[in-house]
Amino acid sequence: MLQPLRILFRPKWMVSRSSASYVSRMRHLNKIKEEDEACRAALQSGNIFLYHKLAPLLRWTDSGIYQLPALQTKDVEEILEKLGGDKEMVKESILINCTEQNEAQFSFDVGAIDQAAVEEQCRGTFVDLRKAFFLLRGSEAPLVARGQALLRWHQTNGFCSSTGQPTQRNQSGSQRVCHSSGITYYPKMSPVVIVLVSDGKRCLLGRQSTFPRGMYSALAGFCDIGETMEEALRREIAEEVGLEVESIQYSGSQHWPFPQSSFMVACHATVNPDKTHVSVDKEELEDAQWFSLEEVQEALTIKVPPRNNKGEPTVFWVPPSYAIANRLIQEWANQQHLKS
Ligand SMILES: NC(=O)C1=CN([C@@H]2O[C@H](COP(=O)(O)OP(=O)(O)OC[C@H]3O[C@@H](n4cnc5c(N)ncnc54)[C@H](O)[C@@H]3O)[C@@H](O)[C@H]2O)C=CC1
Ligand SMILES: [Mg+2]
Repeated sequence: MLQPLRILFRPKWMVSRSSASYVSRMRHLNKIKEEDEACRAALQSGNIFLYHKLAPLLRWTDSGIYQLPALQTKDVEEILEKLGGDKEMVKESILINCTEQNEAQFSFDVGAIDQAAVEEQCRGTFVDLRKAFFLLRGSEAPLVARGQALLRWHQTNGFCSSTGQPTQRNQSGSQRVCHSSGITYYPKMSPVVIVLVSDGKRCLLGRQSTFPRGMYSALAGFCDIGETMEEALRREIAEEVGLEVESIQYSGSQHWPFPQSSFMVACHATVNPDKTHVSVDKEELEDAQWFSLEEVQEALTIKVPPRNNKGEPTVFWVPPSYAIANRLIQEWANQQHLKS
């Protein structure tokens, strides 16, 4: 039988923010998301994060870390004019969030404007998102991913899939409408379950042939339409490794921008310790193996795996801390530690 879901941890945001300021911020954000006039006003005093062909602009700071530079709207207008663009383009910025001080945050792709010239003007570098996600700290990594996900969605949803007519966005970019069919389109995410299976002593990790050498992760799969999360999880484990899950515990969730927006729901699951024979579906996975606590603890200490002369990692390692798979593995190791 499946166990009822149980929250295993209290995320920081649940305890650290005062509810009054959080409520007012969320209401402010919702207003500028829904009301075009309010959003235009917010853009005038807001912060803009720049992208070039969906690669975010990062800046190396004096304190020796990469940062996501927040530009003022008038600065972006100036840069656009200076580099031969139209300053009105800034109105295409997309709302992504707002700061603790209620300043709206937007993402904007400079498009055809020369990359090197923008980099020089902004004293930064456009970096591929996979790299940027790794280089940024704290809340900047999910923020930059969200900004890119929204820009990508707008770039690929310019036409109605029913009529073929152009769709029009609202000012914040929270939706697009086809005025011919009346269909409203909203940014889309694909729900994915990611699960760390345990037999009580070991945990099961797998790898796809596209993963970097030596890296094993928790098993994951897209939910099918009409499935519950629990059904998707049980099906994926049965399909990919031929095991039947006995219990499930919810752990947390994450927006994952690669290759496109997925909504990752992370869980722990157990199997009967007498039924642990793994039969890998080679279409889906290159390999899946049971790992001991000692092996997992060792892998968790590896920040950058050692590499051979072809640049390939030479040891067993697990996804980095920004991936929710890492948190599942860390949580499992902590629990095993408490048991022993
Ligand atoms: N954040 C994290 O820690 C981790 C994230 N992931 C992510 O989880 C996702 C799913 O994992 P997989 O094992 O690849 O899934 P999967 O086991 O469902 O296999 C992928 C296949 O599912 C099909 N599919 C069904 N719906 C799809 C959709 N909406 N989008 C794309 N393909 C769809 C496609 O045929 C695709 O080849 C991947 O995008 C991966 O990047 C995976 C491991 C760790
Ligand atoms: Mg999978």
